[in-house]
Amino acid sequence: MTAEVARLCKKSMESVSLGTKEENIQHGRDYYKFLFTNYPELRIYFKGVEHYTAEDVQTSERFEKGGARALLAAHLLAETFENQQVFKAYVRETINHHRVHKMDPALWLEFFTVFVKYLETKTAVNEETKEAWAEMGRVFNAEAQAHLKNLNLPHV
Ligand code: HEM
Repeated sequence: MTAEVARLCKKSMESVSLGTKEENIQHGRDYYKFLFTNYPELRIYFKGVEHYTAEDVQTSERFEKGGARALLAAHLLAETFENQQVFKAYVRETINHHRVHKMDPALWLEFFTVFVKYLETKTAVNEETKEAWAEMGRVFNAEAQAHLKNLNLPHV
């Protein structure tokens, strides 16, 4: 089960490969362009650039770097899922990094729907693969909410 979820998620991540070529960097920019266009309500968390349009994201160095980091993070989720100890530690680390952004805790689960929709702009994502990402999201979210609770922070 865990291995199958990892396999499907990793396979779908092949459409957004990492690297130094222009096409790799564009995948990262495209993630934030997708987010800012389709989920404008999430822009409030990006301080100083809340008003950015997709065109602004395209030419922004902040989002060029941020996009690469965000995609690397998504790859790491898929790559570590088979080792639950590492995966869950990485979830907690991600929560720690985001603490400063004071995000609505419901977003941790929602992220996985958003991310699959982004992937669908790059490749065909079948139902089985969508379910794999949903399952990863449930494991991520359970660990995230437990960690937020431990930190006495808002959780759902
Ligand atoms: C809807 C859910 C999420 C929101 C609203 C969100 C929001 C943010 C914000 C506001 C930043 C700072 C970027 C900047 O101001 O330029 C950021 C950075 C980052 N996010 Fe997220 N994030 C979400 C989910 C995730 C998830 C699930 C991961 C991991 C898989 C992740 C990984 C990162 C990384 C690696 C960075 C850059 C470095 C860092 O601050 O750790 N994010 N995110």
